Amino acid sequence: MSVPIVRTVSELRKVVAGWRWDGAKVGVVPTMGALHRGHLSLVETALARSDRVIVTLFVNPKQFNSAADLAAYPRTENEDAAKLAPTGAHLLYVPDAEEIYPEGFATTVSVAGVSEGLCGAYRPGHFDGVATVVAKLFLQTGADVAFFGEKDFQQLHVVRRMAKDLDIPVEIVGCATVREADGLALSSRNTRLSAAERTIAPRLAAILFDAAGKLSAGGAARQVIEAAKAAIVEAGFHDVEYLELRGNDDLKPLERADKPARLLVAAWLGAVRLIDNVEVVSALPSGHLLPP
Ligand SMILES: Nc1ncnc2c1ncn2[C@@H]1O[C@H](COP(=O)(O)OP(=O)(O)OP(=O)(O)O)[C@@H](O)[C@H]1O
Ligand SMILES: CC(C)(CO)[C@@H](O)C(=O)[O-]
Ligand code: BAL
Repeated sequence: MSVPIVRTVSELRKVVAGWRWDGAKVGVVPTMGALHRGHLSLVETALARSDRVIVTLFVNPKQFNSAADLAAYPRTENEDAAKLAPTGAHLLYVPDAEEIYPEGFATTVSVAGVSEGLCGAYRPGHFDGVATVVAKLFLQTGADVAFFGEKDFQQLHVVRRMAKDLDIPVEIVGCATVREADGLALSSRNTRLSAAERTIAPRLAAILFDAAGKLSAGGAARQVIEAAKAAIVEAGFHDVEYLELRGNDDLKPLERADKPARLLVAAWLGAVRLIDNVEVVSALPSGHLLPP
């Protein structure tokens, strides 16, 4: 069975009002389309945790800080609808740009703190664009619960902060990163890798997991990270934008994994920017002091 598609807020609200009348818990999975198993895993989790699931598909121009990246972003609505059909998702919301940003639109939602550094430092305006569109999608769908991938870990934090600060009554659920068998995190942008680059790409995850292991064993961030950055360049990536150890719950910089931590990376392979992150489970008791 195909998934019904709506394209306007008024159609969307009518459907959701009917569901609410029946007392349904409504989940939303925001996406930019070009769906892969990562997205489908969010839909599966959403179906398990809500009664009705809306998938949104909108390639949000405001979060692209490069015109070339926006132009190259895959647009595959028919294939996406076909992939969603067997999942049991209840509605696909595909607004056009006018529906989200009508003439005269002048509001930006900007989240300080967690938006700064990491991807925020290299994609100016990106998280303003994400926070603005996600706030709109929450308000348009009126969802009770929303599902985001940990692959975009900083985005997950930005969205959590935004919903809390704006008193939007939506629960934010983070979902584990889905990977290829060789470890590469699934991403729509992987389709832009050449065959040769695709063989190099999984090295990023391998080096990241190796460094996380060393950090969880008590290694100092600076040394472990410098060695891992060199290994990433050695593997064939040409620009490591960041490789940083941050608090898992607050994204604040850490010198050691002496509390729940995340190791996050962004690096370029040819013309493709890949990001990844991994939880660092510390073997150290909190506050444990190691020799420098
Ligand atoms: N490999 C993955 N595992 C789990 N969730 C994912 C994965 N890839 C993307 N997601 C999540 O799917 C949602 C929509 O992401 P998006 O449409 O940007 O896809 P994407 O593959 O991340 O594309 P790109 O990184 O090229 O923009 C986000 O919450 C994102 O974190
Ligand atoms: C959350 C999102 C759909 C907002 O455009 C996008 O940033 C994405 O796909 O991760
Ligand atoms: N997956 C996050 C959306 C973006 O890269 O623009």
